[in-house]
Amino acid sequence: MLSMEQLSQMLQRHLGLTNNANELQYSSKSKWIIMESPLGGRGLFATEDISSGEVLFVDHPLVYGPRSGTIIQRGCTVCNILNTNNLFKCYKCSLLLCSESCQNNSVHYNDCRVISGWHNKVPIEEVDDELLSRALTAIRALILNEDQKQFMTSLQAHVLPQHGTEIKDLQQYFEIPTEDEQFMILASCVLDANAFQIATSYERKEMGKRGLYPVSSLMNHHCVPNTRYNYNSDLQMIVKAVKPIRAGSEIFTCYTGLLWGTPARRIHLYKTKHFFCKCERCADPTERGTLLAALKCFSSECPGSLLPIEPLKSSSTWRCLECGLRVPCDNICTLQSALGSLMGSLDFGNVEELENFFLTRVTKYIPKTNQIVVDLQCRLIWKLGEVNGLSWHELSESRLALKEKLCRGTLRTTAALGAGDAHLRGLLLYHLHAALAERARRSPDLYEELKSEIESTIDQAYNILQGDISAPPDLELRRRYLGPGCDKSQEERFFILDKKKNFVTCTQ
Ligand SMILES: C[S@@+](CC[C@H](N)C(=O)[O-])C[C@H]1O[C@@H](n2cnc3c(N)ncnc32)[C@H](O)[C@@H]1O
Repeated sequence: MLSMEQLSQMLQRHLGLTNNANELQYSSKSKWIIMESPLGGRGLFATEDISSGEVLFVDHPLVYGPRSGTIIQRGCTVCNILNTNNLFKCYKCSLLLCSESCQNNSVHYNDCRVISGWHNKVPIEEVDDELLSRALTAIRALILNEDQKQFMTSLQAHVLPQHGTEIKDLQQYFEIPTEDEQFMILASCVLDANAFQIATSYERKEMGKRGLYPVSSLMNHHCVPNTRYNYNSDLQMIVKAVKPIRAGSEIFTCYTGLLWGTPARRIHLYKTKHFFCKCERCADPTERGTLLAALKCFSSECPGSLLPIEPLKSSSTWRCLECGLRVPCDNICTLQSALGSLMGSLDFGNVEELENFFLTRVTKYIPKTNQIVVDLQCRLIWKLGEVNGLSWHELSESRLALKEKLCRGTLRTTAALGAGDAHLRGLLLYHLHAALAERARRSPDLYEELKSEIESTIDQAYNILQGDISAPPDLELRRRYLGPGCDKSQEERFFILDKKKNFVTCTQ
């Protein structure tokens, strides 16, 4: 196990902040330091006052590859493209590839060298390619040098039977040297505890990737984090403050969805990261007044909402805020799992089905504040104006008004949580801007009235999302034409909305 000081040096070298192996001092560039966290284990702490939007650090992956979950979409193990027609198995190792150029790529050369070096117990073409994809990130850890392996294994790992199963399952296909197998199982435990899902380009369909970002992996979780992160096209992870961070404060990220209610966040954290969060948001039954976990009161005459009395206890009784009715935890769990199944039966690709479910069915059972409704709200926001058949020009007035209303409501929820300039806020502002701009395009007389909000929403969205590979491709163009300080005429400004598609194509 590395000491805190050795780990710090490794991290500094990993980031390229110091080349000198004997350099004990932090480079003056670091805005963070590793210390013991009051939450247990290590954490990152700010060494100076940080302002909102400031970059804390830029990390790059020690190792990356496909995600290990059992629900994996088949894709090329080099470029990650999902392409069911062109995919083929490498004749030496059985990894999935999409083209000759991916087969000749050095990434595949290294992967293939490791796997084809193992003696196969079945003909190679019979090896389960999905299992190989799921195990590939841990397999790639075998290629690291000794220093990097030591670095990797000094990160947190929860060595439990549910982690590393994808490596254990490889045994039916290969004879793997015990030392390699043990290392890969440990690597898998380290990845499960620390890896981040890597975002992909907007609208590009790719196999999900994860990466081990060593500095980022030292950030502990908070349900209202003080940072956000994004990725650039070089797989670098850029971590920025979403609100001012005082020197000496812990730097947090969020391991769950920001808009999930407390029971959902706590179960997820316990199952995947093996701890129960006890932050102020988790301890507050109303979650800062957002009521994200609330259910409708079981009394048919009462319009009130049920919430857990002691949210830090999973067995807590729930109580109605209005009439005081108490409901045992078991009844709540039954309702929650029924709601889960109902959601599981929805076709999220079908906007009409989503809209119908959102507008008429779901709020019969749960309050409008519940995370399920908020999740549906977001899904509708991302689609209205953006998908075929519901593009801006085809969108009815009522759907345009719905999009604007949903953006405003969800922005209010994120603000109530105190989420600062979170990535989600950037996306919501972008979509609100787009809805307002479309309204002004349809009724030019309204432009003067809407102008300042159109300008400020796109400007704020741009400041949050710029440089992010998953940002909408027309973000910068919209800011140039519809943001503050644009000297173009109103007609020209809206030309970008009329010709949006052509503009995006010719500026790419
Ligand atoms: C990515 S690591 C974070 C760094 C870790 N604390 C360390 O010492 O290396 C994730 C693990 O840290 C711990 N952790 C993170 N956030 C926590 C929190 N809010 N409360 C308790 N433990 C937490 C959990 O053990 C979790 O699985």
